Amino acid sequence: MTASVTVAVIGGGSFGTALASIVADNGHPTRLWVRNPELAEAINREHRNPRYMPDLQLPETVQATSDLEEALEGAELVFLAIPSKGFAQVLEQARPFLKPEQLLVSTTKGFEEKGFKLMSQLMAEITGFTHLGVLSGPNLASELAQKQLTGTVIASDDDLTRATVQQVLGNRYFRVYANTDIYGAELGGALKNIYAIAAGMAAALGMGENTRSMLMTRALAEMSRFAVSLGANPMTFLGLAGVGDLIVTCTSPLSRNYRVGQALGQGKSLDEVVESLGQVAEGVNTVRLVKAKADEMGIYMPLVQALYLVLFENHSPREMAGSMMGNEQSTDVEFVLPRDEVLKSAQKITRVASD
Ligand SMILES: NC(=O)C1=CN([C@@H]2O[C@H](COP(=O)(O)OP(=O)(O)OC[C@H]3O[C@@H](n4cnc5c(N)ncnc54)[C@H](OP(=O)(O)O)[C@@H]3O)[C@@H](O)[C@H]2O)C=CC1
Ligand SMILES: O=C(CO)COP(=O)(O)O
Repeated sequence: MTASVTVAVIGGGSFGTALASIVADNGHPTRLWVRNPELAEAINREHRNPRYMPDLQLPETVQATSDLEEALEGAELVFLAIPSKGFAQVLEQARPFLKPEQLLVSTTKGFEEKGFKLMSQLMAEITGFTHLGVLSGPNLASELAQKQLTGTVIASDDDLTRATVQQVLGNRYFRVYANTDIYGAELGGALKNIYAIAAGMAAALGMGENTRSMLMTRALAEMSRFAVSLGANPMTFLGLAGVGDLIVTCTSPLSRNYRVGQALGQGKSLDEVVESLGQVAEGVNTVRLVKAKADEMGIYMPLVQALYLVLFENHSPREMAGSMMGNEQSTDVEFVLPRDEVLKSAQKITRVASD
């Protein structure tokens, strides 16, 4: 592979547009696929994306197109930045134009409903290719667009994919760290959206920094419990794709998921909030899918359960927060002292006290 890498970004929403801007800024020929031909024309004419990122001036080397074949022809590296609900459909459409030597990297932070799959699993199933990866980290699109310093993770078990993405994206404002745990990085990015909604809600209810801190830490415990139950390695959650992304989305109103939580906390209805956002907030669907999976597998996820009741069964956020404070007081770090052992010893103490 030469120093200049031809890149296709499939999906010109907020993140795809910000990513295309970085790639082109680094001197690589960049195609940006959007499904709407008028938007593609506007991007090429104005060198900005008037629908999703009107304030970001794009390098002129970003070529937008609504033709998937044209976008993918000769691309060595392909980023897929489509929300999880449309991911499989777009990948199926792209499949006839993809070649096994191309590197495919998902930036999507969500699950496919059918079969509860992650995007890397869909990429493997639909293409059968080997150069697959996921990009995940504290990467709010609007901050990337302003070239605010940050880092991300390229997770892949393929050496070529990791090295190429580090070379193509890394620069003076964007650091790209490598990880071989694709599944862990992807789970971190998808799960943190749930807790960003809870954090936005807590802020709207006037809760303080102690509350936010407890929420984020218990979120990490809950995410880890879920990951372990699915056979994943929770250590990846200690990196940028886990705790890094959890912190930014649980603290910044620039996060759409956080803003959904804020609006719900202010008493707006879910339909109203989603409608007015005009962009994807993956966490809403993720709460529903993860709750169903946790129920099926018997995984204790009190934050997910409470959020599900608020989002889909009209429970009041304040009452849910109050009732959660009455849950059993369990173990802090479950990998040090497993939850079951804490509960068993608590039961023993209760028995001794009542004897
Ligand atoms: N924005 C961010 O800060 C970050 C986002 N991500 C993740 O990236 C993914 C994309 O998010 P983002 O760009 O922000 O989303 P946006 O809502 O900003 O944009 C969504 C884009 O996907 C397109 N799209 C949606 N559904 C389909 C479909 N069925 N077929 C074809 N195109 C479709 C939209 O096209 P149209 O306009 O025609 O509907 C639009 O271009 C999400 O999983 C998100 O979690 C990851 C890191 C940061
Ligand atoms: O994943 C993100 C930042 O890393 C973007 O978060 P939102 O989708 O909540 O805006």
